Amino acid sequence: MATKDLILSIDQGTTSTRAIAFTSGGDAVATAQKALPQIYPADGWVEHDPEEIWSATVEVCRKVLGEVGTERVGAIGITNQRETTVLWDRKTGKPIHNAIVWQDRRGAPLCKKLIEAGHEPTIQRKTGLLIDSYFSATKIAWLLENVAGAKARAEKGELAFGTIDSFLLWRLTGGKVHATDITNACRTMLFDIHNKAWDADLLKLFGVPPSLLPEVKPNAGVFGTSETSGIGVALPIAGMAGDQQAAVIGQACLKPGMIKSTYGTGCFALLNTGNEAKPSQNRLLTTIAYQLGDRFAYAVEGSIFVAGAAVQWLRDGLKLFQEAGDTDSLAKSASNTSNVYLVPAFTGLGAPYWDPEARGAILGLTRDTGIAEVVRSALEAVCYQTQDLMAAMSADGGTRPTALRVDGGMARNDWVLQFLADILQLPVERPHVTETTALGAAFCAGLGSGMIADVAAIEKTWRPDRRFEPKMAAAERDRRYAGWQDAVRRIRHGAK
Ligand SMILES: Nc1ncnc2c1ncn2[C@@H]1O[C@H](COP(=O)(O)OP(=O)(O)O)[C@@H](O)[C@H]1O
Ligand SMILES: O=P(O)(O)OC[C@H](O)CO
Repeated sequence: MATKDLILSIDQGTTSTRAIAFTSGGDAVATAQKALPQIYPADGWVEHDPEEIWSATVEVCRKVLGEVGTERVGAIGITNQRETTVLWDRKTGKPIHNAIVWQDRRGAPLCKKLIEAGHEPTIQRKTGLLIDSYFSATKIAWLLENVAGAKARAEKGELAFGTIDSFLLWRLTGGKVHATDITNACRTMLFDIHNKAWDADLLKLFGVPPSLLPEVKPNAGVFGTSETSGIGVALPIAGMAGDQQAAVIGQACLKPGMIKSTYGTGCFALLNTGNEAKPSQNRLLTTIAYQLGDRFAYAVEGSIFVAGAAVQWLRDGLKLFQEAGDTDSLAKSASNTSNVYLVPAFTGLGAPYWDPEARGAILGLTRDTGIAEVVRSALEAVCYQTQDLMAAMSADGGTRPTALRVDGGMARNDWVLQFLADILQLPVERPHVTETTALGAAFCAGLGSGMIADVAAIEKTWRPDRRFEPKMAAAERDRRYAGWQDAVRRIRHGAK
C-alpha cells in the first residue's frame, strides 16, 4: 500500500478556487485553479454563485487527486474567503440565494442604525469587531428579510447558514456535517471571542434563529469524511481556517509579536497577540488567530478592502496592461518626479478609517502623467495603506515587529515589496512558498490527522525566498507618506 504522504488543501478565495497537494513538510507537488466569476447586481453589491464554487471545488480537487494519485493523500484541509455568507436548504442542500460576498455593502443602512442606537461598544467588546457590513451578521439579516419565505423557513429549522468553509464541508460530506471553525465563526459578528460561543443577545439583535448556525470547532481535528460522490474519494477533512488566519499558520507567525500581511484581492495584516484579546483604540479588529490543540492565539487585524483588486481594475476595467505581472516593470519605468496618488476606495475604506461612503480618486495628475505613473500609484497605495495599519497598531501600544512576512498574489511583485519596506521602514520577508494560505490549511489538516506531529514541526518549515531591506531616505519617505495622508483626507471630505 502506498504511503499517505500528501495533504490536499482547498483554498476557496474571492477570485479563484484552488486545490494544492502539499507534503507534510510544506512543499507543493500539484496545483489546479479555476477563476470565480464575480456578480455585481447593484452599486456596492457583490455576489458569488455557490453552485459555481462547489463545481469548481470538485473540478480542481479531482484534477489534483488524479495527478498525484488518491492513494497518496491522507487528509483534506479547507480555507476560504471569510465572512461571505450562504443560506441553504437543509433537505435539498440548495442555496436559497447567491452568496453575499465580504465586499458587499448592502448591510450598510442596518449598520448605520445600530451604530446610531449605540450598539458598537458592546459589539466591539464581545466580538472584537466594529459594526460594518463586511461581517456576516447583516448579510444573514438581509437574506432573511429579502428572500421570500426565508425567515419563516429559518424559524422552522429548515435552513442552514455557513461561510464558504461550512458550505463546502456540508457538500463534501454529503450534507452530514454542519460545522465551521473558530476563525470563521469569529468573523460573523455573532460570536463572543472571549467565551468562544455564539452570543444569544447578538443573535436576537440581528434576528438570527440559533437553528441556522453551524457547530464551532478548533482549526485542527476531524470535521467529517468526504463522500465519494463529490470529489471521488473518502478522506478525512481534518483542518479548516479562514484564509487570513490560515496564512498566519502557513507563515508560521505562531509567537506573539509576529506579523504577516497577505496581498490578494484585499490586504489583511494580522499581528499575533498570544492569549491576550487586545481591544484596539485605533479602529483595528480583535480576532481569533488559531486554535491548534492546546495552542490558542488572538490577533489584531487590519483589513484593507482593495489591494490586488486595484491592479485588476487597471487591467480589466481600464485595460492599461495585459498581465498583473506587467505592473512591476511599468512601476519601474514611471517618472520619479510624479506625485500621483490613487486612493482605491471603490467600496469605501476599511481599517483604520471604516468609511463606507468614501469613493476612489486619482489625485495629482499633470500633463505628463502616463500609464506607468497611474500604475505605480495603485501599487504605492497598497503600501501606504499597510503603513496606516502599522501606525494604528503602534498607537495601540504594540511593540514594533522586527520584520513583516508577506504573501498572496501581489507579493510576487518585487517592486511592491521594496516600496513596502521603504514606506514601513521595516524589512519585508517573502517566504519560499507564497501559497501560504493553502499551506496553512494543509498544516491544520496535517495536525488534525496526525500527519504532522506538532506546531513546532510547522515552525521549522518556514524559509525566506527573499528579504527586502528599507533603502529610501527617511525625509523622502515622510514626504511621500504625508502626500498619501493628504489624499485620503481630501477624498473623505469630498464624500461628505
Ligand atoms: N505580479 C503581480 N503584481 C501585482 N499584483 C498582482 C500580481 N500577481 C497577482 N496580482 C494580484 O493579486 C490578486 C490575486 O491574488 P490571490 O492571492 O490569488 O487573491 P485572492 O485569494 O483574493 O483571490 C489579483 O488581484 C491580482 O491582480
Ligand atoms: O479571498 P481573499 O484572499 O481576498 O480574502 C478575503 C478575506 O478573507 C476577506 O476577509
